[in-house]
Amino acid sequence: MVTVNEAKQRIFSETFLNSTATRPTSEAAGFVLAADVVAPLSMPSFRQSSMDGYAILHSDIVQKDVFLKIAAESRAGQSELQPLISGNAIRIFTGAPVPDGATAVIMQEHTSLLSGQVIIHEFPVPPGKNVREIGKQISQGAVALTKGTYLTPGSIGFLLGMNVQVVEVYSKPKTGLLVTGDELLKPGEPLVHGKVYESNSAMLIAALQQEGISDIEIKYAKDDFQSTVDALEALSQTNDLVLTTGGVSVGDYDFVEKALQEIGAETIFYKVRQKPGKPLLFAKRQEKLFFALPGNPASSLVCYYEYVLPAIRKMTGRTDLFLRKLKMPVKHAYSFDGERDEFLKAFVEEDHVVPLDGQESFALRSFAIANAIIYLPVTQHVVAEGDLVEVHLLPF
Ligand SMILES: Nc1nc2c(c(=O)[nH]1)N[C@H]1C(S)=C(S)[C@@H](COP(=O)(O)OP(=O)(O)OC[C@H]3O[C@@H](n4cnc5c(N)ncnc54)[C@H](O)[C@@H]3O)O[C@H]1N2
Ligand code: MOO
Repeated sequence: MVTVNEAKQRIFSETFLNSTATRPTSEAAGFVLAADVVAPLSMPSFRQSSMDGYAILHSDIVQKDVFLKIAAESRAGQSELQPLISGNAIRIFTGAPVPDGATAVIMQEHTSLLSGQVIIHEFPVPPGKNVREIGKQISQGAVALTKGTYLTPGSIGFLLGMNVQVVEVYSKPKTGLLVTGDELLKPGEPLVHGKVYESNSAMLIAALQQEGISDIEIKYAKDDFQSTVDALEALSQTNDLVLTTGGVSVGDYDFVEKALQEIGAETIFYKVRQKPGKPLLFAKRQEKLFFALPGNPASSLVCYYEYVLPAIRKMTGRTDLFLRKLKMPVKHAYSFDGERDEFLKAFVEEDHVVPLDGQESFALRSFAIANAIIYLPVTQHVVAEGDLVEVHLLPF
């Protein structure tokens, strides 16, 4: 049995970056850049008006209410433009190219019109006013985003604004999921005494999808050694990461540990001093990682968030590996016996955290409404109202 911290350290020292792949930028949100992106063009690539109004020469505006002749128009998207000469103004719109010779744009609200002329009510006008200069945002050849950047919707918009159509990113692990248990019913099957509906696979898939993993291969094994071995071997052939649920405890029909040994996976640790999730097993065969999650649904999900998710994040190039950590006062007293650290399903309110009712490892009712996990090390087994506790925010 290892401690929570030892388990995390062992996982990280055995987990490496995944391979990289080229991806269309439009489908790269949630991935991490595996190489710098250099700006192929300047942004903006031409002098651009930031207002609807009049392009002028700022030095023409020597006092309030100067009259200028409206010589032409510049609309967004216009590529042919005559230059501006002193004494003239060019009607211009937001995003349109500023003509050569113009040094400022006056908002139309600060002007009025009289017999084909525009009167500029603003004075003085600094050069560059309402003009976005070439490269103001980024210059051609500069590093636009560095390797290691987590791509957000904002990043996608920024990159496609420079016509960067593909990016090099760390691939998400191909993930296999083995569901074990003779007692499991498929959704929709009639309820039979002694059986339970299989829900861990959909729960884990939903959690994996939040990390952008959609390439998931599922297999089901009966509680027998050979079918567990065969399913594990098959999944490990085609996947980088294999998760199993159930069958990892010490009962006569728990075969996952032995089956992992049989296929030649090396156990890195088995059993963690924690509640729930004690029987968690982590194993490795070459670069492939195996997490055997306990069958109890709440144990399975806690182990996913605390161990599997950080490993996935490390494989995919992220640097923020763990659930976001906070220290918060607890709303009411809580205590526990025993010698295991505890992870409690919890709900973060504005300025405190509430441990929810129903902390047993079979019970998901609390998890169903939780937005956080409280981590209580065994040294903190009595918590009074208002004491600070470590909170791990669930990803939403
Ligand atoms: N003698 C001991 N017994 C147990 C120990 C121990 O140390 N000594 N540890 C307990 C702990 S802690 C846990 S956690 C469980 C883990 O057991 P398994 O991983 O072998 O899980 P199963 O026995 O297969 O299932 C447990 C429970 O969860 C239900 N289950 C399983 N799979 C699913 C699924 N896909 N969807 C929904 N529910 C599922 C299953 O029906 C059981 O009720 O072991 C304790 N025992
Ligand atoms: O550790 Mo188990 O997950 O308590 O029920």
